[in-house]
Amino acid sequence: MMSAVPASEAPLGTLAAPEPEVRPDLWPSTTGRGADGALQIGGRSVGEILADAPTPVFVLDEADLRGRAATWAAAMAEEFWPGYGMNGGEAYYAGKAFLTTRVARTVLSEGLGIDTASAGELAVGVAALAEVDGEAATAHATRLGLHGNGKTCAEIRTALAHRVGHLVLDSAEEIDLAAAAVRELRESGHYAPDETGSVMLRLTTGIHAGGHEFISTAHEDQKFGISVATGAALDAARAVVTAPELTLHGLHSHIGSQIFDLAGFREAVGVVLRLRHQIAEATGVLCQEVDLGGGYGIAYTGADPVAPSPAEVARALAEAVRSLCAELGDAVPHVSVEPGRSIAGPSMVTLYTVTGLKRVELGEGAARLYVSVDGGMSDNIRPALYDAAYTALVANRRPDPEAGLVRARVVGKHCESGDVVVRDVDLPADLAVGDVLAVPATGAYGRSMASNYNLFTRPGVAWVEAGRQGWVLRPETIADLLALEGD
Ligand SMILES: Cc1ncc(COP(=O)(O)O)c(C=O)c1O
Ligand SMILES: N[C@@H](CCCC[NH3+])C(=O)O
Repeated sequence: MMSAVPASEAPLGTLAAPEPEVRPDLWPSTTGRGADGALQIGGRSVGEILADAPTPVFVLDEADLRGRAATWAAAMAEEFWPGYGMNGGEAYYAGKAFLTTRVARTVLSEGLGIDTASAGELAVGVAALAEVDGEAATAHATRLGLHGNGKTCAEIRTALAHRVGHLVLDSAEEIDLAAAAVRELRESGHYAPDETGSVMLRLTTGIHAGGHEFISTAHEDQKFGISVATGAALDAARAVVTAPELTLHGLHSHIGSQIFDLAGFREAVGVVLRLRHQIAEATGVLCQEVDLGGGYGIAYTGADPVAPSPAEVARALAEAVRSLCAELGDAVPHVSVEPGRSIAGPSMVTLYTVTGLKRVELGEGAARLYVSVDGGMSDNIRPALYDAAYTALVANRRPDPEAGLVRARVVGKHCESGDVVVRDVDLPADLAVGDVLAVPATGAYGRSMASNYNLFTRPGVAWVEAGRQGWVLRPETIADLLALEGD
């Protein structure tokens, strides 16, 4: 084994203060260390988890996920309660963060809707809705939404056939596609002759927010939404209102992702509600609903701030909506949000096995310990894609305080030098091949963005709760990959 590098000898950039063991907002709520010193989640020690689910593996703390879903549902219901002069509020879980039928059932059962972004996510949402609310609910799937730029005719027709609550159109072309789909549904008898398709419009509000340029979504020069500033959004609203096949149900804004400061959301409320007012003046239709999107940040490392709670978010949005509606003299709309990361993110950790240790001299006495693990960018693309920071702990044993710390970089085993799992972390200096590392906050955009690069099989997702364990998603096998091959 390579010799370890004392942290004091590795003056590389700035590293956050040492990670407090298991900072509560970084880790699933049931995480702790057992008597044997190993990390435990959901009442199972890492050893027990790995006996049934070898690394690399995502571990989902189901009680934590359920708790986060319930907290969002309660926050929106409470702050937008009609008794407060509001018109009701709800949260739709953004399934792009991580979606399986089991996860969908869990969040629906806790009172959330589900926002989907593809035919696949919509199919999972519909299947789970049938299980939770009964098959009949899928014909009036008000608890589901469909998003996305460049939706296909088939996706729009499927969403309209299920009468999803939020069909969020992203362009003038999609308005035409939706009108055509309604005509087809009327002709086939699926819709009554005078039934209309209920749609929302995604607005480009011009607000620049988000943890990285690739996850900012409301500035003008990008692919999402219909511009408010250019007048295109008002034109689109006119087109929907005058189309005999469509009803303008609401307006939608999503300003970006991994946002901690609520100012951008307040600003978005202003742009959306002013446009709503303008549309009412121009067409006589005051939309019933305003969807303010997702994007609420979470902590990934000890250097991140503690994120605003769902109650704080909901209160800020409710105050902004109430005061601007009063100023404009408009009735308060129904308000929804679409949190993804803040529900799924902290509920999962990834467990990796250390497969190699390499000390690299950097000159002037500095060195870095490269820690190879048995996964990498195929199970977490976020460091490579967004330069996202993560942290890690030794999970299979209690680190020996006498061993000291070493400045380390945890890397994957793909053929890319950008294949980094954790860019900078202090790990115990006695770290050894075979140790298990746990990386927290990998529940959102981890497994959902996983790939088969280098023909890696995508890891499984194990659920744990109260000492029990099973698969949310079983690990892929090489046979699964070969089964896709043609002649
Ligand atoms: C339209 C829409 N809604 C909701 C979300 C969920 O975002 P987050 O996971 O950051 O809450 C996204 C992703 O950024 C999105 O594009
Ligand atoms: N996938 C991104 C967020 C984009 C969400 C969709 N608009 C992430 O990992 O942070």
